[in-house]
Amino acid sequence: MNEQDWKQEQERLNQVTEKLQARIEQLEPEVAGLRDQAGEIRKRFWEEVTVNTSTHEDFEETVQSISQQEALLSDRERSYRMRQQQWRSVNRLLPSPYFGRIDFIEDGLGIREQVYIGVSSFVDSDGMSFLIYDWRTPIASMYYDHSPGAASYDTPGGRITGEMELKRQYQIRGGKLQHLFDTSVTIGDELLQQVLGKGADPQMKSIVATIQKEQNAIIRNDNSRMLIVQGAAGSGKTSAALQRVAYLLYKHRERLKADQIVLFSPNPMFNSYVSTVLPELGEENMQQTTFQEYLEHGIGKKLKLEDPFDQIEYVLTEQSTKAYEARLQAIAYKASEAYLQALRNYAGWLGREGMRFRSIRLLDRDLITAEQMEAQFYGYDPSIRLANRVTLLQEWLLKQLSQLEPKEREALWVDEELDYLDKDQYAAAYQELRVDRSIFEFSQAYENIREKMSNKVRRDEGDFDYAEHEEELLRKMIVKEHFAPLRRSVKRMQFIDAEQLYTQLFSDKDAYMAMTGETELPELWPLICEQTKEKLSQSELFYEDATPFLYLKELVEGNRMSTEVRHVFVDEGQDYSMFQYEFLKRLFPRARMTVLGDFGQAIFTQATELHGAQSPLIRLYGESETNLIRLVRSYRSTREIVEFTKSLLIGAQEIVPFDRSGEKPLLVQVDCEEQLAEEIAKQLEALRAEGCDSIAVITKTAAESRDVYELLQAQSCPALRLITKETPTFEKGTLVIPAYLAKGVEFDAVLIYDASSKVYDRESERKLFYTACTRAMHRLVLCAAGEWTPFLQQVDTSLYEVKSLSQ
Ligand SMILES: Nc1ncnc2c1ncn2[C@@H]1O[C@H](COP(=O)(O)OP(=O)(O)OP(=O)(O)O)[C@@H](O)[C@H]1O
Repeated sequence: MNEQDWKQEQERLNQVTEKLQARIEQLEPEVAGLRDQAGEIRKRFWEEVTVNTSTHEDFEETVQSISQQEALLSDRERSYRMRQQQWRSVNRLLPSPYFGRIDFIEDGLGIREQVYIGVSSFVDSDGMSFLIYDWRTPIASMYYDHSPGAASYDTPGGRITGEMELKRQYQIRGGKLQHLFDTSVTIGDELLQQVLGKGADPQMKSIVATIQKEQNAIIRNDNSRMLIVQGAAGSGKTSAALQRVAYLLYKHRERLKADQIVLFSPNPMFNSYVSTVLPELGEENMQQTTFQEYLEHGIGKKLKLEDPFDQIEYVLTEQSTKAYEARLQAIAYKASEAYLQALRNYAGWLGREGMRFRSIRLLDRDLITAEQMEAQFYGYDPSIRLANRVTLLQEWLLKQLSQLEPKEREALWVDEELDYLDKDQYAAAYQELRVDRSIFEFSQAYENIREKMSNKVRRDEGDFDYAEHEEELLRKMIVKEHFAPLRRSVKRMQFIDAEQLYTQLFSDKDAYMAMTGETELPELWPLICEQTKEKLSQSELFYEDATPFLYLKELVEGNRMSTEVRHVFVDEGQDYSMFQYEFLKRLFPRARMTVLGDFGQAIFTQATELHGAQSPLIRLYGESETNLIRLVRSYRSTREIVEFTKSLLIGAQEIVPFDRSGEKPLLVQVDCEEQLAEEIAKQLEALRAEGCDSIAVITKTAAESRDVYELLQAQSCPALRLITKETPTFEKGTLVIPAYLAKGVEFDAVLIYDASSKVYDRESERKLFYTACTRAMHRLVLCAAGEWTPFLQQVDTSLYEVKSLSQ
């Protein structure tokens, strides 16, 4: 890069900055003016409108004047919002207007166009020349996809080809040019080096300036119904997903709104971690939720749901007994497509027999019995779909209630209630009666006029004595009060005994096979039945039962669908079962799905493999509608850490570290627990002294986290924070956190609390151990009291340093 280039770039930057400033100065009064105008119109809305309803013409005029005023107000508000958006976008550009440039000569045109790329577009005052192109414009895609030489990009009108003569990167801070790089192949390793070398942030950053080609393919993929991304730990899956949301919102801005996109994240803390990326790019956040939240919403408060964290805590901490084996088998079976099919068949069986209803009861007495409902239900034409028959039954029940209600008014219990109405209740009753009375009096007056006008005498006496009917009205009110919750519960389908319908499945093996057509069952089925029923009897559901329970409920009661949603993103996609995917597909019938995950981090028992011919996920929408992208380059950790962590996994040779070097992972071995806490405290101090601001002490389980937190506090470790599944936000500092909650996030340094064979001994825990180690960006320290876990014993000794304090 010569001095001349630098000077020219500096001059251009100055010019653009001036123009941005000028635009801000121009927009500021416009924004303020429009805001004031809209405010004024709103305030004086009724003053400007002439309201007169005396004649038909007056009435029409009034309506017209209101709608004119409304149109004026919404026009001002729209202009205000547009100007404000422009103002925000120019302000966002000001400190760093662009980060890249390509010079492109389109075939046949012979003109060299300089394309500067930033977080949004900026057009010169002539309204024609783009001083900055939004990174999401078609032409900007060349910046990510090509190196200098022949290049092309796709537009709605077809492919444009040409020659890219230059590709340049900028670092501009506070309006000052700090670095310039001309790049040839990938997007500036130098810039990426700098970005990745920095400390961890409590919130994720956008990566627009350094998006890599393979990530760009994910971001701009626009033709698959299902996009599956299998990517190594730290390969930028979450980052790419968020940039993809921004891209979709830009590309389809006329018809796609942020709330039509849903992201399922692994835990609430992760939600807060990623929540700043889109606003940083000038876009609104999509809807963010966890699958658990969704289940709780669907199942309601009557049943207490176990969450995936309690489930994994059980799997990791319990001893290997028969009951434990049964639970593991249950988790696997209840996550399978076979179980899904079994439930479908069960719904078919319920169409013929076995439905479970709850009687509708009033004051300890059956008003409509379950048997009556059953008779009514199975009396419907069996060719009508199950859920539709349930709707018919619901209508029938509401009708029955309407017929029963007047009959109840004369019942003995109403007399009793009348006697026992206290003062407040009377007051409330009279209040209501007064309203009734005024309605009554109004209708009385109306009837009188009608009578006079039509010259017809009313059929009734017209001399309704209100006082005489007071008691009757009170009775009516009392009964109505008791019937209202019954109606509500019918509308909410509570006459279906969903718990019993689910429990019934677990009575015995032969019955289950008969009801579901299932032929193969887990070996420990009787124990599985016992465990499931036991839990249900306490009004609780295991996590593995929650989705199937909701699925069955919907098969019977009818689907709840979200037809508004157009895109569903599932992060940490390996942690969802095929059962859950089928469920999501039904729930969002009009949405495209993007699933991002890493089978190497599949720590839950119900995990789904995402890639390869084995992946059942490809079947969800079919091969022709599915696209699979693999990311093998890992950006988060230093080369030394990636080389080490990838050797912990079996068959992970393909993972390629980004070339950023640091210290090798350090293995520290001590003799006993007491020494361990002491050593960790020392290591923490050393890491802080090195400048690591965010450090995680990662344990295997939540129970271990609690113990470690106390032990380290006893060592007087300063500013420690214990992270539990309830922790809502992610902050810098030193955290003690169980591995499964550290999923998706990253730290400057990671300390594995006890990497001994006492703690990590089951082969099934390998991926959990790997996940924990891959959270480290710059430093990884593993400590153990006693013998190392077998996962470490297989690692090549050249990949780490050792410090042994063991005798
Ligand atoms: N193109 C890029 N430019 C700059 N930084 C990047 C890029 N891609 C990824 N990173 C950084 O690498 C780190 C890991 O990214 P991210 O969390 O998106 O990966 P992931 O694949 O979701 O990881 P995991 O599966 O381990 O949770 C983040 O700090 C992210 O900013």
